[in-house]
Amino acid sequence: MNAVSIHPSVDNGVRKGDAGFKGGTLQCLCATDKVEVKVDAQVAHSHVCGCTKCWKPKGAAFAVIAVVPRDKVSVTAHEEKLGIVDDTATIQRHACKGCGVHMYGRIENKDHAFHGLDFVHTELSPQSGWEEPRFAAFVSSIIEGGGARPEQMDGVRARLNELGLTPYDSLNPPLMDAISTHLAKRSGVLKD
Ligand SMILES: N[C@@H](CCC(=O)N[C@@H](CSCO)C(=O)NCC(=O)O)C(=O)O
Ligand SMILES: [Zn+2]
Ligand SMILES: [Zn+2]
Repeated sequence: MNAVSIHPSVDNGVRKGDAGFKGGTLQCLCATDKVEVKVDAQVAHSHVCGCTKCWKPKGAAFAVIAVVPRDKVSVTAHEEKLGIVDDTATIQRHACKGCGVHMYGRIENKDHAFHGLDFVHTELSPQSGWEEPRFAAFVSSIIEGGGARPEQMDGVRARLNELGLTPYDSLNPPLMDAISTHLAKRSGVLKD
C-alpha cells in the first residue's frame, strides 16, 4: 500500500512563513492565459484540509488553505475563465474552467461566522513567505474523498502530529468556537 502524501508542500517538513510578508499573487495552472488573483495581505488560519470540496494538487490527500479579508482579494487577469464550482455550497469556490484550480472561495452569506473572509490556496503563488499551515482539518474526510483507506488513518494522523499539524475531524477549536459563538449570538443563547 503506497504511503499517503499529505501535500507536496509539507511532505518533507513544514516551512515557516515570514511574519512581515505582505501578500502576493496567485496563478492558475494553465500553460497560457493564466487566471491571476492579487492578495494584498498575509493570510491567517492556514491549514491542511481533507474535506472533499477543497482543491488539492494531484496525488495529495489534503489541500493547503487559508483565509484573508475579501477586500484584499482581486482578480487581475483572465476573470472570464472563472466559474463557481457549486453555488449551493457555503464557500463559493471560483475555479479556473481551464485547469480546474480554485482561485478563491467566498462566503456570500452575510450571516456566516466567516463572512468577509476569502479562502485561498497559497501554493499557487510564486512568492514565498505566506503563513505556513498550522493544523489539519477534516482529516476523516480523506476516506470520503478517496485519498486514504480506513486502515491508513492511524498512520496519517501520526504523520500529521509529527509535522506539527494537529489533526481534527472538523476545524480546529478556535475556529469551531468562533462558529458556535456566532450561532449562539444569533439564537440569543449568548448575550453581548
Ligand atoms: N465531510 C464534509 C465536510 C466538508 C466541510 O464542512 N468543509 C469545511 C471546511 S473547508 C476549508 O477548511 C467547510 O466549511 N465547508 C463549507 C463549504 O465547503 O462550502 C466533506 O468532506 O465534504
Ligand atoms: Zn487555469
Ligand atoms: Zn476544505
